[in-house]
Amino acid sequence: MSRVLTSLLSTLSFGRPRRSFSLPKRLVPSTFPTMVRSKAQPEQNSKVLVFGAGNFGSCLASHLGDVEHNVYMWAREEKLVKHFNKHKRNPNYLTDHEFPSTITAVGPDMPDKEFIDGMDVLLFAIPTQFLRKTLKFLRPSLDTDNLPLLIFVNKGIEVGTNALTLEIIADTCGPDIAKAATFISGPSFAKEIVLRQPTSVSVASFTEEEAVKTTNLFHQPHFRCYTGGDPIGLELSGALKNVYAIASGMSDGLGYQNNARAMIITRGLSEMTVIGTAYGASPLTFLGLAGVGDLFLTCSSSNSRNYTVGHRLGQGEKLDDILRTLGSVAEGVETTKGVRKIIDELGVKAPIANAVYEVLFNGKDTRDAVKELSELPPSKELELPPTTGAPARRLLMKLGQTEQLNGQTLLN
Ligand SMILES: NC(=O)c1ccc[n+]([C@@H]2O[C@H](COP(=O)([O-])OP(=O)(O)OC[C@H]3O[C@@H](n4cnc5c(N)ncnc54)[C@H](O)[C@@H]3O)[C@@H](O)[C@H]2O)c1
Ligand SMILES: O=P(O)(O)OC[C@H](O)CO
Repeated sequence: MSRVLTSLLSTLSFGRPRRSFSLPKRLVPSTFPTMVRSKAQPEQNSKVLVFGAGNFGSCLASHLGDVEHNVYMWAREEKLVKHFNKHKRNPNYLTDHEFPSTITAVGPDMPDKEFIDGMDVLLFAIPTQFLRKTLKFLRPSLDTDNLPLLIFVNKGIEVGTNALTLEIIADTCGPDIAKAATFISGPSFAKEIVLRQPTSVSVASFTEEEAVKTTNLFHQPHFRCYTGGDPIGLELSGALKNVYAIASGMSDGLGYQNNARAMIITRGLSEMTVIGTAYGASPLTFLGLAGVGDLFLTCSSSNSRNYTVGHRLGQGEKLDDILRTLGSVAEGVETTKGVRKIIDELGVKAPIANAVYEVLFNGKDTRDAVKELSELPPSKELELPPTTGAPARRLLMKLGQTEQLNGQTLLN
């Protein structure tokens, strides 16, 4: 799309973004007085380093560069770095978009400690499966007395460990840094955000002050942020919705129509809520932007890579061929492995997620998977399991949050 059309669209919707958008200070609590805090209130002219120059990393770099933060975007590809700095365009992703001049691409070497020390914000927009390696490398450069605001936007579960990002951060950087980390999730296609189309996301952290800082950094009339305190539920929402987006795409690809898609969205929400509750998250989190909001978006749009994987499977393509030609990550594929393990460990019923696993990794025919699902006996529409919360309990122990283990509800 041309630059002229892009700016016309943005004027039609919300005009120029505001340079800073602070929330009232009374929203800033001091929940955990001994916890690590990031160093600054990153409202104006912050130095932001974005890891990942794919669709979402570039899009968020553009969003922040638009309001004149000094944005650095790390890419693994030397060619991309050179091309970006010369033309202010990403040659591989969002190729029609002209980026603000406030963004500089860096890489392919990882930034050194001196560079990291100078940053107010580190924003991680790389797929979940590569996060552990990146954080391990970065850990020696992170100083808890001079900590940048840490923001994570990936939506997945790590293969092998079944870990959420919170746990990956705790393993690699320690519990204090994990508790200060912030997570953004919600219905947010990169290609719409760069057009300044109205978008809303959830922002969660165990340290509310950090979530509020993240909200202040990102919030714009066209990009509304809603703050919450259940990062585990938010992360599970983002990871799980990708699995149901694959199921929805599969159903559409097989030729089933609107009733079937609505069934998958609604039964998917029910499964997500059951899994999340048994895991130890708040069931209410799944009713938010990161849950039903993103589920609805990705289950009903061919702009979703996860939906596209499902759709192509439904039309008879092989998974390997789809992944080889997709050109971008569909987190739901690898995440389905972790989801299957979590479902088994929790002993909950999640037949749609199980069917997606069987099609992706056990060679089950998509039509057979649908037939088996449709032949299941009737059941109650929603039966929430008791909040045993074993996985969340283990994670909270790792974070040293033992004071939260005595309550009936682990997370709020
Ligand atoms: N695209 C969206 O609209 C969107 C929206 C919200 C969240 N997300 C999430 O953001 C994350 C990134 O998605 P994306 O859309 O930018 O994906 P993408 O496929 O467009 O880009 C992936 C990026 O990760 C980098 N990468 C690949 N392998 C790597 C490795 N081994 N180490 C470090 N970096 C590596 C790639 O170079 C690229 O910059 C995913 O978890 C996705 O679910 C995406
Ligand atoms: O393209 P998908 O399926 O990875 O979806 C992108 C985002 O998660 C939408 O919120």
